[in-house]
Amino acid sequence: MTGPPLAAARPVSAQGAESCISRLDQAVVRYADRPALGPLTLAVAPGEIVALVGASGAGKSTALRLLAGLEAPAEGSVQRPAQPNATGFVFQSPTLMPWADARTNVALPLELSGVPAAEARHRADLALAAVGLGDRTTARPRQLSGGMAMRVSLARALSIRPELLLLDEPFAALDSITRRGLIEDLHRLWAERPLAMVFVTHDVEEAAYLAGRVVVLSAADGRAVADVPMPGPLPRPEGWRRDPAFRDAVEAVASGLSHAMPVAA
Ligand SMILES: Nc1ncnc2c1ncn2[C@@H]1O[C@H](COP(=O)(O)OP(=O)(O)OP(=O)(O)O)[C@@H](O)[C@H]1O
Repeated sequence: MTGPPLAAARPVSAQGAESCISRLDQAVVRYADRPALGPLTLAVAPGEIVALVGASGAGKSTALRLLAGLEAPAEGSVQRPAQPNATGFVFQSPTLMPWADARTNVALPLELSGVPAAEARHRADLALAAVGLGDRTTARPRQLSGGMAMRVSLARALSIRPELLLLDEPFAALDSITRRGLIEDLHRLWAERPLAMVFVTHDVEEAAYLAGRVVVLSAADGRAVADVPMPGPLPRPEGWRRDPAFRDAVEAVASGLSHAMPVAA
C-alpha cells in the first residue's frame, strides 16, 4: 500500500470547537441498555461534506438520527441548526407517495409545513429542475426509474432549502453508473449552494470521492476510530478516480475500516 493510512487520520476528539452547523459531543445511544452508539463526537462545519463509514451495526444510522433530532442521546449532547426546517433527510428508499406525481411528492410536505400551495408547487418545480427532472414533474413514481425516484426524494429534501442534508445510504439500491451520476449531481448542487452534508455509505470509494472528510465508526462500540481528510478539490476534476492522491485516500479509509471491523472469535 502506498498511501499514508492512519498516519493521516486524526482522532475525532482532537477536533476544535470551531463554528459548526451541527455537532455530537460524547453522544451515547442505548437500546434496552445495550450500547448502540458512542460516545461519539462529530462536528460538521457549514458547507462541509462528511461521509460516515463503518460495518453494519456500527451506529451510522443512529448518528444520523441524532443529527436529525429524531432521537435524543442517553448521554452527551447534540447541537443542531437553530432554524426550523434547516435539516433535510434522504433515506435509502425514496419513500414517495405512489398516487402522487413528482411535483406533488415534493410540494405536499412544503404545504404541510405551512408554505402556500402555489409557492410550494413553484419551489417543487425548481427543486425538480435542479436534479434534472424538470420535464418529469407530472410523472408518477411507477413511471420513474430507481435513479429518477431517488432524484425526486433528493428534490423533496432540497426544497426546504436545508443548511444540513443527511443522507442514509441513499444510493445503495442503484447500479454503479447511476450512483456515480447522482454523486456528480450532489457535487453540482453543492457547488451552486454549499450546504453541509453527512452521507452514510458502505462504499469506501464513494465516501472518498464525495466527501471532504471521512469518519470511520468502530463496529465494536460505535466510536469514531479515524477521521480522514480527503485530498483534492470538490467537485472532483475529470479523471479524479485515477489520481494517485485519490487512490491513496481510498486506501487510508479502507485501512481505518479494517481496524474498525469486529474481530472474529
Ligand atoms: N430501534 C432499535 N431498537 C433496538 N436496537 C436498535 C434499534 N435501532 C438500531 N439498533 C441497534 O443499534 C446498533 C446500531 O444500529 P444502526 O442502524 O445505527 O447501525 P448502522 O451502522 O447504520 O448499520 P447498517 O449499516 O446495517 O444500516 C445495532 O446494533 C442495531 O441493532
